[in-house]
Amino acid sequence: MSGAVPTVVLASGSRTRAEMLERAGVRVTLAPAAVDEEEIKLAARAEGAPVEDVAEALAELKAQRVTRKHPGALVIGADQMLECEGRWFDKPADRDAARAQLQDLRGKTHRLVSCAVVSRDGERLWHHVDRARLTMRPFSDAFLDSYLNAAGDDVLGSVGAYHLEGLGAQLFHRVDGDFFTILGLPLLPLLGFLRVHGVIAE
Ligand SMILES: Nc1nc2c(ncn2[C@H]2C[C@H](O)[C@@H](COP(=O)(O)OP(=O)(O)OP(=O)(O)O)O2)c(=O)[nH]1
Repeated sequence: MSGAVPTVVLASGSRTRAEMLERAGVRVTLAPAAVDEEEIKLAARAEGAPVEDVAEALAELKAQRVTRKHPGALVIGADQMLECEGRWFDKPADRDAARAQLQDLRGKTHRLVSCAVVSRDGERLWHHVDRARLTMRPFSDAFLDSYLNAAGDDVLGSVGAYHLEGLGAQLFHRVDGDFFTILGLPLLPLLGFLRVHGVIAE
């Protein structure tokens, strides 16, 4: 293997994902992929596809879309889906949508499915899907409004309208699964792949 460390590109607009990788010691070039997720989700929904397949398809599409512009680089695409009792939830458009979404999720268990795909020069080299189960407390509307006031618009960029590592922790009764998967990336398996490819030390 040549001595040069491969360039790693993150095909994501997610600050959470960029920070996760940077804090874990992986230097990445940011190159968000312009993908119309809505159209793909609607088609997959119509076909009755499981959320795991949708997350994988979207992560792969983002990685493939960006590899063309970054020859030779390891390009990471990622996606996260939230499913609760058969319903799929997306990042809320605004505070009112976040409020309604959290009212739908409270007192129930939802699943987060996070997928990462790595492509190079248009070829998919690796992928990993991981799941987590999160049970929310049946909190009151008064609590919910105080949470939204304190959490602010930051949580609108998150599929569940919460940051588990922040005030979002107060929403939960129980969480089962990998912390990083919940934040949006199966980071530990991804670091294993990056070690094999000489990006970080074995
Ligand atoms: N900080 C934080 N972020 C979270 C948490 N749960 C989910 N997220 C974020 C990670 C992702 O940015 C977002 C998941 O939505 P997507 O997979 O559609 O990614 P996003 O649209 O942000 O970026 P991308 O599609 O990759 O360009 O939610 C959490 O507990 N904490």
